[in-house]
Amino acid sequence: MAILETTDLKYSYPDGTLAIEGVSVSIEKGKKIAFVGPNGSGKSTLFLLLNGTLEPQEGKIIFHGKLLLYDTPSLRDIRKSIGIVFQNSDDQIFAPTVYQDVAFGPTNLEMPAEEVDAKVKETLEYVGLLEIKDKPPHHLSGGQKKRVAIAGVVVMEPEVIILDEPLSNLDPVGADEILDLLNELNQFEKTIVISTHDVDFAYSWADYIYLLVNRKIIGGGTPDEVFCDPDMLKDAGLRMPTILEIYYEIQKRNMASINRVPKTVPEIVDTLRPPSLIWLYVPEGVKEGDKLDLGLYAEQLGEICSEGVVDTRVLHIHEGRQAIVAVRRIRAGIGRVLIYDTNSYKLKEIKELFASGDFDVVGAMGKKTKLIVESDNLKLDLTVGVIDKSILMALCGKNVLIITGGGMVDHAVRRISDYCKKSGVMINVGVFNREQEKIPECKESTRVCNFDTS
Ligand SMILES: Nc1ncnc2c1ncn2[C@@H]1O[C@H](COP(=O)(O)OP(=O)(O)OP(=O)(O)O)[C@@H](O)[C@H]1O
Repeated sequence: MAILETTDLKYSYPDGTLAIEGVSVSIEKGKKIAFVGPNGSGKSTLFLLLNGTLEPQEGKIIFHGKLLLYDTPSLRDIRKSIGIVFQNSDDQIFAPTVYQDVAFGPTNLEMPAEEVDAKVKETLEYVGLLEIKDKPPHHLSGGQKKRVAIAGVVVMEPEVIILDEPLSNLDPVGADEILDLLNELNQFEKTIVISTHDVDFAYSWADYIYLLVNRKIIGGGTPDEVFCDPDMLKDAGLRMPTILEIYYEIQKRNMASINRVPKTVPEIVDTLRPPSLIWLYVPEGVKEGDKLDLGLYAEQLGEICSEGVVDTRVLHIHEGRQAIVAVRRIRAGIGRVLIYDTNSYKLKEIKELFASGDFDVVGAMGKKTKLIVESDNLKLDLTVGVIDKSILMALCGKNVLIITGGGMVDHAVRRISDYCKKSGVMINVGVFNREQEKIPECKESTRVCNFDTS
């Protein structure tokens, strides 16, 4: 269902610069939508049109099926429902303290003071800023400022959150934390719209992509549709996402074992076909047809990849005892993933899980969770790209504990279950202290999730 639609929007700035022309888009409820395009293509202008900050000279905006009128009540309504986070946080943050900045919107809505206080504190805790609520925003890092700006929008409980270049100028950890936050908000059914030049991010993150070039939408579709179309990419002046480029090179060399276009690192690893024939020098006495014990070599292979070498047969022995050996592999044991929900965090429980020795790797997602874990001096192995890395670890037989909270718990279960469904590999995933039947993904796919938390 489209929550917001535009038809043939045209907008020129007062100085006569034509910024948007003939733009028709449809924003579906609950989706993650990316507008990708070069500098100056009109993304920021379009975003300001989408929440009524700018009024188009031509075309119309339909919000919840109703034509947007530019009178005060309609504008108040659409700006409450569609929040914008600007590219430059300094354009958005102006109050003397973090708390006051986030409180600005709800206070303007004339909410009772206690309600404002409760909402602001809840939001600041959610984005991991409660401890610095009294700091002046201009003393904060770029990542913290971005979270203040996001908090100022989230506190208004909008249906759609638009973020102009949300990851620009952030370090990898800061970018990953913002990404976690966006995924979590989306898990809570918020529609998320972003702009970006980053094709790798758009490809792996979005449900739907619009290409905006020279003021116009030149194409749209799912990430596969858009990024697998070389003509569309050429017209947009964009490059192919790195994962796709690697995949096509693997495919050209006839090394791809499956014809499924990968989106993530675990998926691209799955496409690689391990060699089924190897050359080896074999000792005197070994004959064609013999089975070989690969000894240390087999152990090394078992250690570095998720497949275990189990069966070998000498096919042919050349002069100098160089042999062609057929290798048949089966997967080594696959690890499991347990997710601990910090919404019911108990240090004693976490310490027991750490002390149990059951987990080879521990990761945490979300700023709030990381702050809790850091303050309790717990050592983390994974803090960036936690879900994909956990999948890769599990494929190598390691047991992983992911500590996270709120919507990220279901998001992580969904991502791992999606991987399992696509790859056919079964990773046991469970949520600590939650019955298996109450994990939404597991109801659909009990084969994937039969984790025993006892
Ligand atoms: N306030 C303004 N007055 C006049 N022209 C403007 C104004 N803001 C933007 N423009 C022009 O409108 C066009 C579209 O700009 P816009 O900022 O919407 O593009 P963008 O895709 O968001 O760019 P970027 O990726 O660099 O942020 C550009 O030619 C820009 O110079």
